[in-house]
Amino acid sequence: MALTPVVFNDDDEPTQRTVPGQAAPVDAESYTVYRPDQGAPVDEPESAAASMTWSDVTSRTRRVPLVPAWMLSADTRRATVRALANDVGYYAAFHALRGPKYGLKMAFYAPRGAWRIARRALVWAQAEEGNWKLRQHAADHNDAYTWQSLNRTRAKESKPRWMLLGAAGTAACMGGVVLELSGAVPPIGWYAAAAGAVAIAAQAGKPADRPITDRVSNTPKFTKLTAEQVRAALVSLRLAGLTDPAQVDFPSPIHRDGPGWLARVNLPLGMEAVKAIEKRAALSSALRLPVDQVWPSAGPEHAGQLDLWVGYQPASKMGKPRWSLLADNAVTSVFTEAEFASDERQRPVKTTGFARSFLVGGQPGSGKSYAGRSLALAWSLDPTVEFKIAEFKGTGDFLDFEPLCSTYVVGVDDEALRQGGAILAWALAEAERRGKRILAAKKAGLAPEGKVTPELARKPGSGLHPIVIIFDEVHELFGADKDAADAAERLIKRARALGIIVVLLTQIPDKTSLPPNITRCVTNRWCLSVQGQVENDMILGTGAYKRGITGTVYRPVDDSGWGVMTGGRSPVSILSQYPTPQQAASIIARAIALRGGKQPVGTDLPQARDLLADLVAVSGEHGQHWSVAAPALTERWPAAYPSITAEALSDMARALGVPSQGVKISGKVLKGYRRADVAEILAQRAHP
Ligand SMILES: Nc1ncnc2c1ncn2[C@@H]1O[C@H](COP(=O)(O)OP(=O)(O)OP(=O)(O)O)[C@@H](O)[C@H]1O
Repeated sequence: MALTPVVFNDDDEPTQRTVPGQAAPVDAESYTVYRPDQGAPVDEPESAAASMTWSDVTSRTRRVPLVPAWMLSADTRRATVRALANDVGYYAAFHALRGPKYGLKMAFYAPRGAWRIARRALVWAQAEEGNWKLRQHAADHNDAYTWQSLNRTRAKESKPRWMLLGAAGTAACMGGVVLELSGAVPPIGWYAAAAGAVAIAAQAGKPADRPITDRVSNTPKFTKLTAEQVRAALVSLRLAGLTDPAQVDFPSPIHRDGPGWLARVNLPLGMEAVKAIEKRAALSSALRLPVDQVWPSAGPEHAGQLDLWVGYQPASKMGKPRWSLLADNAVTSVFTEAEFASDERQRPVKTTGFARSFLVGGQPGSGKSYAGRSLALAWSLDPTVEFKIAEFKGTGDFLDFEPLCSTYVVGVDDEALRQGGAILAWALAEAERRGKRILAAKKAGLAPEGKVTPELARKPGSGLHPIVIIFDEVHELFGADKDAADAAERLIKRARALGIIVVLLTQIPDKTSLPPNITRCVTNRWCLSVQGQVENDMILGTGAYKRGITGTVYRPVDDSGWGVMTGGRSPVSILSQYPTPQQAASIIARAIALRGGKQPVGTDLPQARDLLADLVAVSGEHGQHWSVAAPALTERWPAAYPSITAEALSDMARALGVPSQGVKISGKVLKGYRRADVAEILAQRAHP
């Protein structure tokens, strides 16, 4: 146990006696006691390393990939080559324009350079360099013997050099004559050789501080991200606790990653990466680079790890990678990954649709509708997909999808909102129907996991083809129809295995317009530009901001279409695909062609019904059992409640506040609802 010396004087009460042989007290009144250090050691003993297993040693998790990741994808290869070609083209054009000026300068410097080269060759052939000074020294000291010996050495060295020079000169002359006589070199070749010789001579003849070519840029050009730059930039953010560049640690070397550099940084202990991510503009200032060239994001290992990716060029100048789905023969399937976006390194970002649901949120103008469109366009090339789209902005952002939709609703009026509610009711009923179909398919051995399979989805008449339901500006629906949010939540939970893909787009993430339960059950959350932590976490989930997963880094207009998406292998910064109107039209034309030119015909949407009123309608005097009410509802309104089960009905009613309890009817006590409870909720709703 470690002991810490504590010096006491007479007023203090010593707690431990002096340890013999330790340092003496500082004066007569004082004496030393030794107090054990607080707490037990918490660091692993050094020997812990010895307990490493062979699998730890051979673990591949920390291995650097054999081939750099950017070389593996055609898109990142193309982006890198494009960035290099762009630079080369610029340099070539810059110098070509100044060609005449360079010609004059070279003509001026070349004679002097030719003379310098010839003189240097002669001095070399005479082997005088170094030797002359030593001979002079010997002469100054009357040392004839040394002088002669040095001269002999020089002469010996000089002879083969003269021979070499002579041979090279003769070979060059003779070679030139032979080439000229044989006509092997066209005139342009001689001009090129002469220009090359003049350039070499001019280079040798120019003053050391006068370059022949002009400087391409006066500002320091960004060519490489260095540790010093990163350290200085992070320290300049003035984050509490980060004052010394040495506190910034690099777990792996800074390296090229796609068309840019990646610096992975461990911030000081206890500091969260989000603090630096939030200060993207300050980082851009510190690095003296445009904001859209600097991409901080959370590192993969812990909350204090920062990935700082800096592009060779700003994203706005990099151009966009070509969308693979623009190819004339592109076809997708919701069961396999389809490209719908790209990341800052220009790598394609893909997702499957099956068993997924999507929530896209962001402030007005952040690019939500286009984000939704990029997903919809990707799945439109799966000919089995049926769309149901309701957009409550009322401006027809999805109008071109109408030919692919069995239901297309646009507007913010009561009728449009009613139809939105009806889509949800229909989808819930469809989920019930699909549940039964899958059960039957499972019994027949066609759905081993109790899920829709690609084969079942394709099978005509299976009733299990994928359905994509998109609600744009869904907060309008949730705000107007209190039951819609509950219905959407149930649908998202239920739809996963049933081939129904729900996509919600919203600009107002708060408790009423985006109930947290919905956020929780959505698989893929895509947060575009948002104003603050609250909105961010409403979309991405509590704690996302703190972990550095945040849409607050994106600027409202400049970064339209940029956002961060969770739900894949790891959170990624992505830019939605943004095809031109012609490209979008061509994808949709192909999608229509893939469907044989036919618009999907969906089941007519049922009138949106009021479940509470319907429960009263099928209730007895005091209430009803769920097991009786469910078939009664199906019988009276088959389109609205197709084969609803007692459990599903009880779930739906409880979501509306109707308690499920033992109800005695005709002497039998079974789970059901009391009529009085339903009436009370209806009365409260009428007079809130
Ligand atoms: N991926 C993208 N690349 C480039 N620009 C984009 C991209 N996505 C959207 N934009 C730009 O952002 C603008 C707004 O996009 P969009 O209409 O999708 O935003 P929104 O968030 O739905 O807006 P609102 O809330 O007002 O409906 C578009 O007109 C377009 O100019």
